[in-house]
Amino acid sequence: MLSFAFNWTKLLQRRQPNLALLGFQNSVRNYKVTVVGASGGIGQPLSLLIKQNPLVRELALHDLANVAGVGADLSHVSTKATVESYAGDTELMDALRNAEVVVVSAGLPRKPGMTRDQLLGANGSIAIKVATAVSAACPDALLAFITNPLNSIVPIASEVLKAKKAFDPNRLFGITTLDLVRAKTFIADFMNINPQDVNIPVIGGHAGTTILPIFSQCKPDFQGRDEDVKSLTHRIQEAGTEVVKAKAGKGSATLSMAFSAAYFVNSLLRGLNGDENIIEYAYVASNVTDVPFFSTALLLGPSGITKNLGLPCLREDEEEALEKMKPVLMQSIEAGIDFATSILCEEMKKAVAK
Ligand SMILES: NC(=O)c1ccc[n+]([C@@H]2O[C@H](COP(=O)([O-])OP(=O)(O)OC[C@H]3O[C@@H](n4cnc5c(N)ncnc54)[C@H](O)[C@@H]3O)[C@@H](O)[C@H]2O)c1
Ligand SMILES: O=C(O)C[C@H](O)C(=O)O
Repeated sequence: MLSFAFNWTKLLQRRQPNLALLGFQNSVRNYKVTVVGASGGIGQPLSLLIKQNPLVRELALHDLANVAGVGADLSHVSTKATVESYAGDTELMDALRNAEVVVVSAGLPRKPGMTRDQLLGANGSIAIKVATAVSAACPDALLAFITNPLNSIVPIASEVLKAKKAFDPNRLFGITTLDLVRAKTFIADFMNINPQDVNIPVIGGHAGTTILPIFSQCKPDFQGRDEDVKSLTHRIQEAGTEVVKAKAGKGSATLSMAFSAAYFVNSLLRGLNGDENIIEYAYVASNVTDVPFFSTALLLGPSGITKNLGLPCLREDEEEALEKMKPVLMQSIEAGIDFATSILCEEMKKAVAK
């Protein structure tokens, strides 16, 4: 779980027990991955990282514009994945057809002073478009969103997939890996150790206080005072805003997000490939708490989520933080569901009127 050194050679050399049973001894399967939003700030470095993944057979890049150039550039990288570019709404279905994993970074980023929730109007429509196309072109794909406001976008996509009779809660994800990456980095910095040696659960959602790092379960044990836990928790919760401010109107986190999403996509692919003990945190449909979407540790496998591993043990202050965050998270979930319902109703009215 979350050891962030990509060791592709080791991955390739690894014996694949499940595949061996199928007669594919010492080989790995190869997958098609589609990146929607591929020419954006996250999309480009993410596509470069995915292009280097030996589990990828085909990398489909989709964006509204400027994607042919990104595709031509990336296609010269000497790794086995082939690259295809698709531009505009009319080519979205082609980009998605036969994809096993779809990762979506399409959408506006925040500007200084904005909350993620303020992106709902613009980015909610994109989530509806992509989820609709996925339901028709590749309903069995694992669909992973990066687009904000993540706390609302995943509920929106789930409403669309339900309406299209293509919802499988084990195949829909909101990528929260960046929160874990940041937690590891900031804690390692504080304790003067290697970030790769830090493991800490980060649960909930992906905005402000809904991002809840569980210091009581930090490994190695967190060495600091209560004030340090408070200030590091605040920094992890507000790290996105730290980057938005530093970029001063030129977008939000892109490189650390690409790193995090590439890591998450690799874990999805390893799960599909039959690798064992693949555990990642992600924001998914959940009955772990009374909030219907929540991020906890997930065991990944050949059909997406094999098992939700539930809440970690919580200290009293962490229990309190969880209770406080639930209504905040619930508000964003309801906003997403309302948004999706109103658009879906409009669509149905139009279809009836035709
Ligand atoms: N989950 C997280 O932890 C996390 C972290 C960072 C950023 N984000 C979010 O990721 C999103 C993208 O950020 P970015 O910095 O890459 O933004 P960006 O503006 O640089 O790129 C977005 C890309 O999406 C494309 N796009 C817009 N509508 C599209 C559509 N209908 N179909 C296909 N492509 C479309 C744009 O053309 C652009 O290339 C934002 O919503 C941001 O808030 C999430
Ligand atoms: O903060 C943002 O708007 C982008 C992203 O959600 C982040 O956490 O960096």
